[in-house]
Amino acid sequence: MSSVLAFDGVRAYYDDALILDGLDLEVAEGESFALLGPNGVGKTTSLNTMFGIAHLRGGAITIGGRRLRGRAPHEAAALGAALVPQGRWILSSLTVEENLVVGSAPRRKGPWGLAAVYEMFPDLAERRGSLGTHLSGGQQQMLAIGRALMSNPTVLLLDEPSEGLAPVVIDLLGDCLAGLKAAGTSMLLIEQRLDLVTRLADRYAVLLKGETVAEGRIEETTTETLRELVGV
Ligand SMILES: Nc1ncnc2c1ncn2[C@@H]1O[C@H](COP(=O)(O)OP(=O)(O)OP(=O)(O)O)[C@@H](O)[C@H]1O
Repeated sequence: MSSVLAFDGVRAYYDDALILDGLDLEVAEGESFALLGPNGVGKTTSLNTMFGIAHLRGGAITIGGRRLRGRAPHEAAALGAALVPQGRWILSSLTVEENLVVGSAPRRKGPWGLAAVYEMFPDLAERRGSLGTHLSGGQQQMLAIGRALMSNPTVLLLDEPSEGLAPVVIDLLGDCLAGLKAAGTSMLLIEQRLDLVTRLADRYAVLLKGETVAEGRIEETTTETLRELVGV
């Protein structure tokens, strides 16, 4: 199966601070891949490097088989990566529907559009005219996911999607992401909730000080083993 996202010996910096020191990872088409690790090891930086926020100064990143130059934020989006960022970044002066339309900017063809997103998230359909910031935390997370899907991404990048959500809402989020996975969506998932990881991911890698120190298949591990590897 072809890879939708590959990091090959990636070295990335913020100014002079080296954060990723030879990171390798590969997400196959249709695969859900979890990037795990304690706070501050560089998980978000791997995404920031794709969008030019951290600086790629060694190795290579390819998205959908095409190499990223890593200088401009829109380049990764144009190649097919869609980000569901930590903290959700809902645009506060826009309605739900306007936030969704913003996500369609890369204009790739595919199954996702307003109708499909509203069918998947009926709460968003009901609130399409409300300001995005008037939604609950769970609804805002669904909006962030819906906005990313609007670009018909090759790979969906999810940064701590469960953060700040109540357990019952996390269960709903898990259902929604499991539905996307069943539909064949390729995902890179950064997530602290290891129960969600074991439910959703096919493979995992554990990051420590900017490089992977363990990796494997989720079906061959347990939540307890993952907890030990991540050290939480
Ligand atoms: N924009 C930035 N400018 C400079 N340094 C940063 C920036 N963002 C993160 N860092 C630093 O880079 C290192 C890696 O941070 P990163 O956010 O990638 O970690 P993480 O593994 O995602 O952890 P967390 O779960 O806390 O988000 C940390 O030392 C952090 O302080």
